[in-house]
Amino acid sequence: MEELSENCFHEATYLDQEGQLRTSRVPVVQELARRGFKHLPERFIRVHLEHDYDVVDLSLLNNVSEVLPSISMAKLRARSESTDWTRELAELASGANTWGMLIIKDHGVPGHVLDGVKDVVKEFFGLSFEEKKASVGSYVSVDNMGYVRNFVKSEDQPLDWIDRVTVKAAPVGATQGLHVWPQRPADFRHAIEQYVHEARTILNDLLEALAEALSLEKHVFLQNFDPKDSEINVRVNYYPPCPRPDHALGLTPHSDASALTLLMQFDTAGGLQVLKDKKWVNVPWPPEALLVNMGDLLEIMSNGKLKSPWHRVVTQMDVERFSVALFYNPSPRTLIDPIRDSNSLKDEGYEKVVVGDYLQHFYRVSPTAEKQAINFSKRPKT
Ligand SMILES: O=C(O)CCC(=O)C(=O)O
Ligand SMILES: [Fe+2]
Repeated sequence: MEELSENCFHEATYLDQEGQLRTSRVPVVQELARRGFKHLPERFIRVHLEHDYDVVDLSLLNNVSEVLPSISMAKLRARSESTDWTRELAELASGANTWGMLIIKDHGVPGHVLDGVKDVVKEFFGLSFEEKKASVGSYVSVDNMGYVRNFVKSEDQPLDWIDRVTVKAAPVGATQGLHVWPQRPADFRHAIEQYVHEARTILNDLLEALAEALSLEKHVFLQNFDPKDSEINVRVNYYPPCPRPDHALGLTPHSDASALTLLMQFDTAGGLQVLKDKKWVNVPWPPEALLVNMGDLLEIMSNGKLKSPWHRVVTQMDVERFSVALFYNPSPRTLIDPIRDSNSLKDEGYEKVVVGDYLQHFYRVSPTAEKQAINFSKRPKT
């Protein structure tokens, strides 16, 4: 077994509990996996994993009447076929509330666009660590952009078994003059931008449909997304094979801070789990489908009628996995005014919040053991 060379680390800078600026050297997971480490380095070990909630496959449960809802984008868009449309809308409303996560079929993204993303992502992660570092810089916004570490807040925090590269794909011009798009492969930016273009249409259509599904005016959510300054961050996640899937996670449990997240995965289906009724449910993800998550910002906009799911990613021993998460947000300056429903007895008590303030708060407190960042925009209970 080889040692990890001196420079195969990411540097993570953070403020510790006392407000001191600290730097942590975080091993690059892909490099650990490449060297065939048979033991999980200590910083990745989670001792509590086996004491966590049970894990279930929906297919193994015969007493579960609900399944993860599956939406046909084609039927949702073809409003004229009214029975199908009404059925999709009903599925959308209940799914977005009870699961917060929806399978998106018939999404209409051309195969060559999806293949283009897969090709550039694989080519990027096929480069050596030094080549990757040279190909793309990093910069700090509220989230970490570039080819850098996931969030690190202390030396004791268990690390995720993941490598990732994140780019701000919209608004256009946001990254002008910054070295934040990978230069290799040369068509990385083009391939991602083609996908972002398709994704935006899907997400805008969903925002309208979600409003209609809740019997609201169809622009109530979409009106927060100015086409010129709403934001799209694209995070490419690479989960290398892991020597001890029983003691490590690919991604720590979290909800997404975004309004909506569109997910694609390739090569393998397993890994993503969503917490439902105190059980981790393996997400049954059909090969050609995309997935959409409600994010915290949409939960706030909808005053809790749509729920952001608590989810995580597990690792596998001999299998590598890629996913692309596309986070769709209003501009940071947008003031979110949660819907008020005078007929509803169920008011979750969300208050107005500025998007940028929420994101700052989310990243300051994350990671948390449970879903709690969102309380930032809730009225204190009396
Ligand atoms: O890899 C996945 O399927 C999920 C990724 C995810 O939850 C995230 O990037 O926020
Ligand atoms: Fe997520």
